[in-house]
Amino acid sequence: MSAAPLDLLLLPTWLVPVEPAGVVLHEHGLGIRDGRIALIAPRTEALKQPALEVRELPGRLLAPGLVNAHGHAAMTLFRGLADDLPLMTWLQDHIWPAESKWVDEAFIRDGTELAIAEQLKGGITCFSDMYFFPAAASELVHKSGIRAQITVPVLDFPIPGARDADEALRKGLELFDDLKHHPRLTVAFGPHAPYTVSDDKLENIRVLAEELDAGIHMHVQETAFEVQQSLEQHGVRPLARLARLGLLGPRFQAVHMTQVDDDDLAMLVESNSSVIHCPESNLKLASGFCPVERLWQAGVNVAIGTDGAASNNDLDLLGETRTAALLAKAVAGSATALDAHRALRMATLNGARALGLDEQIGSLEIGKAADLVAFDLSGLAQQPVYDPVSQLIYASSRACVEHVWVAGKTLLDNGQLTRLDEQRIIANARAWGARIAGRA
Ligand SMILES: CSC[C@H]1O[C@@H](n2cnc3c(O)ncnc32)[C@H](O)[C@@H]1O
Ligand SMILES: [Zn+2]
Repeated sequence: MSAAPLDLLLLPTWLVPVEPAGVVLHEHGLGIRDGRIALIAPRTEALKQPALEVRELPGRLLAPGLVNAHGHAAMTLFRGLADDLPLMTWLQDHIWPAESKWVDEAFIRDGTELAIAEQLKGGITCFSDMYFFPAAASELVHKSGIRAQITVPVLDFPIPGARDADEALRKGLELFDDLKHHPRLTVAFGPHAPYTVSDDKLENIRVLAEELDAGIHMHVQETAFEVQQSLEQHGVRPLARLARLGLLGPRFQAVHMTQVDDDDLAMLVESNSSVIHCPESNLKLASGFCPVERLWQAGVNVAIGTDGAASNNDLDLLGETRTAALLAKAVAGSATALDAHRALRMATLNGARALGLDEQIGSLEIGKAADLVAFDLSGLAQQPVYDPVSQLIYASSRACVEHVWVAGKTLLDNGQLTRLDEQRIIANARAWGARIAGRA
């Protein structure tokens, strides 16, 4: 019995599978059936397969969709609200007061939709969200067709949507239950940071995460001040405290890690934890520099995230990856640090691995979900093309993102969102901006 026809056959000039590492396939086709990658073959072979639709992509590079491994989606509505400030002033004097005044379910819906639209237009097919009202954010993920890890926010103090940590966890457990069979949504725990979550709550989270085999996503060692404060209050560095509480492990996602000493490195390696690097947020808040090359060479899985739009100020993962590649060289004092191919791997497969999704997404392999992005490398400023991955990382912007598919569904077609109304999203964001700025 012959196989059913492909739903879609894509014929790009370059196909970058990411796994195996460093490979660029010229003039190959990728076939999709039932939302999964069903075929990767030289163009002439691929064209022999019956397909319901064939799409020529000349001058385009087809790659796995980008994975934004850390962000606060609805903070798009606070973009530019408090710039040019150090982390704790930014957070305590500006962002937390604004959040307690403005963040409700409607804010989360409009801000998350704006974030999803911006991310899809930038080639992101999967993002991690650490923000309030996670059930409302999940609804937008469901509706838009994108893929996401939604985290359950936990802090020692009241937050929008939960009077205390117990209520946040109770609602979070309901979300785990509601979404346990969802094809594109996973839920993880999101304790904010070692300085805002006490030991008893972290212990609770460890037990629940073990029971549910769930990820734990947390800001860790974002600044030298945080490390100093932990030494004074707990007698150990934050990561050592988390290790003592049993939180580290393959499902632990340590966001930022600008401070890494030899003991921290050994703990990350031994526990097989992931680090999520957010270079532009770290630069803008002057938080410090994550030693990406040192972590990578030691065998730590390093992924990349934009952080929220209030500290970046965009959700542009391609731009973030370029910043990471350049910064890694300066930090390591070596021009060979984080080369373009490894930078792309960090933005795809490593992100998938950090979120526990590397069996499903992150590379172009038969059987994986068809989460893909086609970049247009035919522009003037990208010529000539010697190495398309180098051109993508060092000479392209997110404006070259042309098409995006998630689980085989077209979510961006010729730069146009297929399921979201861009003009309505812009109008909603403007209305929030006017309200927050006191003009409405
Ligand atoms: C439940 S976590 C959401 C919480 O985190 C705040 N936040 C955003 N960016 C950062 C950052 O870089 N470090 C620490 N905290 C951050 C956000 O405003 C929410 O209050
Ligand atoms: Zn963050």
